[in-house]
Amino acid sequence: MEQYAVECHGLSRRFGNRQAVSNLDLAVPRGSVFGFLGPNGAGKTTTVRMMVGMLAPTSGSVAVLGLDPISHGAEVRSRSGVMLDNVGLYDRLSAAQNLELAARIAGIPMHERGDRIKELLQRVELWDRRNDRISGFSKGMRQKVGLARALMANPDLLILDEPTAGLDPASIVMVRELLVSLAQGSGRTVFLCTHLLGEAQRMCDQVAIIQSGRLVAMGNPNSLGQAEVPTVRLTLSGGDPHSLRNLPLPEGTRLDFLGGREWRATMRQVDDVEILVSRLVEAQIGVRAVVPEQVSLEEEYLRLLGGEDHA
Ligand SMILES: Nc1ncnc2c1ncn2[C@@H]1O[C@H](COP(=O)(O)OP(=O)(O)OP(=O)(O)O)[C@@H](O)[C@H]1O
Repeated sequence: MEQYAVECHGLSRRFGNRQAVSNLDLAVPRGSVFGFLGPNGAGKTTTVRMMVGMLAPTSGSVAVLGLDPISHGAEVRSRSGVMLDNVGLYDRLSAAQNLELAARIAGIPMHERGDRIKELLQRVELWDRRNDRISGFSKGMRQKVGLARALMANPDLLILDEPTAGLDPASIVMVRELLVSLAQGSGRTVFLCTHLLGEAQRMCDQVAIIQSGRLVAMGNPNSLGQAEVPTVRLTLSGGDPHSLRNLPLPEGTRLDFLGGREWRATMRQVDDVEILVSRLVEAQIGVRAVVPEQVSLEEEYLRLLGGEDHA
């Protein structure tokens, strides 16, 4: 069995003069929750469309569950559950009828369909609305039915575009827990595009950030860039802590005053921490504590993208 659920090598797609995806290398481990992040127009949907065989690459390759999605489109689609931004449900049918249709397409035997539909609608907390038409559903409720439909065939890979868009906070928690539990221990992979960086940090094992079609970073969301951008929280004692700003600090050091005697220093490289501390000592500013700080995914994302996009 292949190690990666999705593997892209030099994947590129051009529309006229516009390079939507450029030389993208991605490796999405099986059994992981993988977040695909990037500002509007970064190339996320174009990549997903190539993953599901809706669009051919201009150059490079993509393998999904070890298969080429263009030449093995039917198999890729039968083993993947997909929910794109336009959820694509039939408005005039009820939630249960939409799922009945999906069950039929997925080849689920007739005698198993009722139980499967019930299980899925209960999971997304819409069982009591099963007979209502989708036309009367809110955006969040549609998202939930779309998610239930994507899960219908018990897919090896779930590809979801903004699965929590439009959901209320309690439903976001429900969907997050559902997705994490789906991946845990099952070998099933969840690939999700999202703008919600806090959500990505909570639920993803790995994230990739793209900008203008290019991969900017890939790794664990809790440690992405951590080694490259040391951030420390300083607790100072004695001297005038505000004279810190007048010291000859290593180039590129950013200081944020946090109140009291607390400062946050963000530096370009790990060695700069030592230089910072020795400058403080030379200036006779007491240093009570230097504690490495975790950089949030949002901070790292904004640093990498130069503050271009705010989630
Ligand atoms: N069918 C198309 N024809 C022409 N240009 C396209 C087409 N599809 C996408 N593009 C362009 O490719 C670029 C990437 O678009 P894409 O939809 O992949 O971005 P995205 O990361 O999914 O954005 P968003 O977060 O806003 O959904 C954009 O500049 C877009 O205008």
